[in-house]
Amino acid sequence: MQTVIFDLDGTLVDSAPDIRASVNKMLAEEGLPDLNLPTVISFVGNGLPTLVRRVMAHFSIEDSQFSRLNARVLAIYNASTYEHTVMYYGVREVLSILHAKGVRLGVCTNKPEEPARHVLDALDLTQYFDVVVGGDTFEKRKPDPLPLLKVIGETSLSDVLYVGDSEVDAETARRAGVTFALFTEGYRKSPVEDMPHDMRFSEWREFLSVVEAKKVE
Ligand SMILES: O=C(O)COP(=O)(O)O
Ligand SMILES: [Mg+2]
Repeated sequence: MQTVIFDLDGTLVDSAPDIRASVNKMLAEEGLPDLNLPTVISFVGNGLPTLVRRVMAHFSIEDSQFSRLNARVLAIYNASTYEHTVMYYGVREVLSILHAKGVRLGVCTNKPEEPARHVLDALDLTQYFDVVVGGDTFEKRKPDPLPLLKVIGETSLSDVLYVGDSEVDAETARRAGVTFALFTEGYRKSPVEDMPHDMRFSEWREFLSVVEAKKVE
């Protein structure tokens, strides 16, 4: 593989606790009760605007409030210190090995680009990536293949691997025509068998051998 592109939330980082904290801060300002972690996780995957719409539907909040509440959650999240966001065990080792081998690394997430960069900075991961694309970088977001194809650029599709945790990622890879590795311990909602994938792994320390085994098959 010449290029490996990673999803962010639920793949490289367990970011849901801080997403939840930002949503709950907005809800408190609106006089509404907290959401628990599994509920917030079930709303993650299609980008922040969709998450806010799902929160609004949960509380039957009128559509007219969308712009205000979306801006508020983004502002709270951007200002947060991401103290509850952690890398999955083994991620840094994989990134540093691939980086040292000269593999081109990228991030293609539906998280807005600004907080995506903040999170990578906060965890000292920015150094590994040549390119970072968020849900608001282009006019379309995953599962549209456009952002992934933009990250891939001139590289031949057969030399690219996309790594993600969700139904959205699996569909994006399929529509882009790119090999897909599924991290099974992120924020997926469906059984693994229902999610198209070329390879899968449940621990980052297995990742390189899973990719290697698939190559020789
Ligand atoms: O922000 C989201 O909804 C999901 O982000 P992800 O694409 O990095 O999983
Ligand atoms: Mg994800």
